[in-house]
Amino acid sequence: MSVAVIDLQEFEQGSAAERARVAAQVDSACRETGFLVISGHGVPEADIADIRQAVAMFFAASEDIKRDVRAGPGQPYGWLGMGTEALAKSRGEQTPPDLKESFNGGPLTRPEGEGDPDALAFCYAVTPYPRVPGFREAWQGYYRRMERLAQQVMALFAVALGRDAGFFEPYIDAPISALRALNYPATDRPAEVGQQRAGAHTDYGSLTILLPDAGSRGLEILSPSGEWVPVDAPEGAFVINIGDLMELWTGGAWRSTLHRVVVPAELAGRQRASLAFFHQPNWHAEVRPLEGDGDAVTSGPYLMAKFAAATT
Ligand SMILES: O=C(O)CCC(=O)C(=O)O
Ligand SMILES: [Fe+2]
Repeated sequence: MSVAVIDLQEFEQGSAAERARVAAQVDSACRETGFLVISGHGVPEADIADIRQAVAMFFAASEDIKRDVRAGPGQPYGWLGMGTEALAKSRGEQTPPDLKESFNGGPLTRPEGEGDPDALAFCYAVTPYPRVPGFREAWQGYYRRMERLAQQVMALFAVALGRDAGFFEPYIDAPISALRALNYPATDRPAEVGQQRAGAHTDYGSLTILLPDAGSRGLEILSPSGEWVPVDAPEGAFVINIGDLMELWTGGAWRSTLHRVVVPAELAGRQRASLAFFHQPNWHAEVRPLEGDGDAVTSGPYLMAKFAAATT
């Protein structure tokens, strides 16, 4: 399925008419599929090459190097090995674990005065960086780029929703986003019944910025007509999807779409690698529908509960 391609540069530098056109494109993509592709994003190719290389070196490293940075029980950052997560469980579905390993990192700074014990123990936990030359620099450089890009896309979302570009700022000025490097190794063993590379789930936060390796296949979304359809990731562009909190903000008008990563026999022998940046509003942000009534969800505790459900 081809999802709408949005040119961020056109939105940021275009005439009023061009801005309005891009915003309308975003609005319809978010209503229909909840997925879009962003070009004109300005993220330098060198930064992308650096993190891809660092992450590939980590996943190819010895068990020792990985175990050094293993995430402790209930902890979100560091290495989560094979068998530790089943994304479908975040929705209450019992499935075998996803066929993947990941390295995960959190915010690079902590807001002064943050005293919430869950926030400190969970999303502001220290990210343990592996003993891989250049890893930390590449990771943090890419994280900063993604944080900035997510802010730009949130401004575009605000305009697409008929608000001022700065509308979301108070909710996302101390974001608790996570960067995850995902490695789905090639295998010659058949998957168990109900087992995927990533089980069907929705993302939890405001938006996700995906960068699958060139040629990686297997990502599927549930189309409005109820069929699973593959999503292609064009070279040089990011795939963006909205998460549960953005759906909530729009009172359900925009869709936090169910998606998964499948591993049919013809793909099993091919590794998939992907970088996923999960933009998440401030720990304390209270998200409720912009119009009408509706209960509020607090960003941090919501994320923590979803993570816990998927990793136990
Ligand atoms: O492998 C990917 O590109 C996406 C995985 C995914 O949807 C997720 O981890 O939330
Ligand atoms: Fe996802």
